[in-house]
Amino acid sequence: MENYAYIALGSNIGDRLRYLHEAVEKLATHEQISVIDTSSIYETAPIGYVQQDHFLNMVIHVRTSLSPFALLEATQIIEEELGRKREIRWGPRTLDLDILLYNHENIETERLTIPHPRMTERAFVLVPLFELNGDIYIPTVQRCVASQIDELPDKEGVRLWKQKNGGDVFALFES
Ligand SMILES: Nc1ncnc2c1ncn2[C@@H]1O[C@H](COP(=O)(O)OP(=O)(O)OP(=O)(O)O)[C@@H](O)[C@H]1O
Ligand SMILES: Nc1nc2c(c(=O)[nH]1)N=C(CO)CN2
Repeated sequence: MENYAYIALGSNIGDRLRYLHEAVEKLATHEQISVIDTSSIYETAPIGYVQQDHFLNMVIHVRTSLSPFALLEATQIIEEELGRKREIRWGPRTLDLDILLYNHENIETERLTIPHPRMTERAFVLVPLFELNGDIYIPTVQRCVASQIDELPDKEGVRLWKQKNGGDVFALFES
C-alpha cells in the first residue's frame, strides 16, 4: 500500500548542505521510501533558546510503504548515521528530520505525533511546505498551509538560500 508523507529537514552545524544532501540520498535509496519532490533550501534564523547559528531548512515529499512508526525509525537511524548527538533538546544539530504529515492521519503518542505538533507555528517549515503544495490541509488548525502562513509573525526569518530548479531532486545539491 502506498503512503505519502512530508518530512522537514534542518541542519545548523558544520557542512549543513552536505548533511541535507546525505539525508535526502539516504531516504531516496531506502528500499521502502522514494523521494517524489523537494522544496528549495532556505536559510533560517534559529527559533527557540540555545541555538546560535542559522539553519538550512527544507521539506521533502516522499512515497513509502513504511508505517508511520517505521518511517520515524528510519529517519532516526539516518539522524544517528549523520552524527546527530542528542545532548539537549533544541540544541544545535547536524541533522533533524521531523515527520510533518503522513497521509491524512492523526497520531498522538509519546513517541510520535502527526501532524507534527509545532509545524503550524514554524515559518521554517511552512514556507518550504507551501512551495511544495500550499493547499495541504492541516487539521490541527483547520486551515491550509497557505492561509496558516499568513498567521505567522516571523516569516522574515526565512530566506531563500538555494532555489530548486526543475525536476531533478539532486540538482539542488550540486555546488
Ligand atoms: N512527527 C514527529 N517527527 C519526528 N519526531 C517526533 C515526531 N513526533 C514525536 N517525535 C518524537 O520527538 C522526539 C524528540 O525529537 P527531537 O529531539 O528531534 O526534537 P526536535 O526536532 O529537536 O524538536 P521539535 O520536535 O520541536 O522539532 C523523538 O525522539 C521522537 O520520538
Ligand atoms: N530555524 C530553525 N529553528 C529551529 C529548528 C530548525 O530546523 N530551524 N529546529 C528546532 C528543533 O527541531 C528548533 N529551532
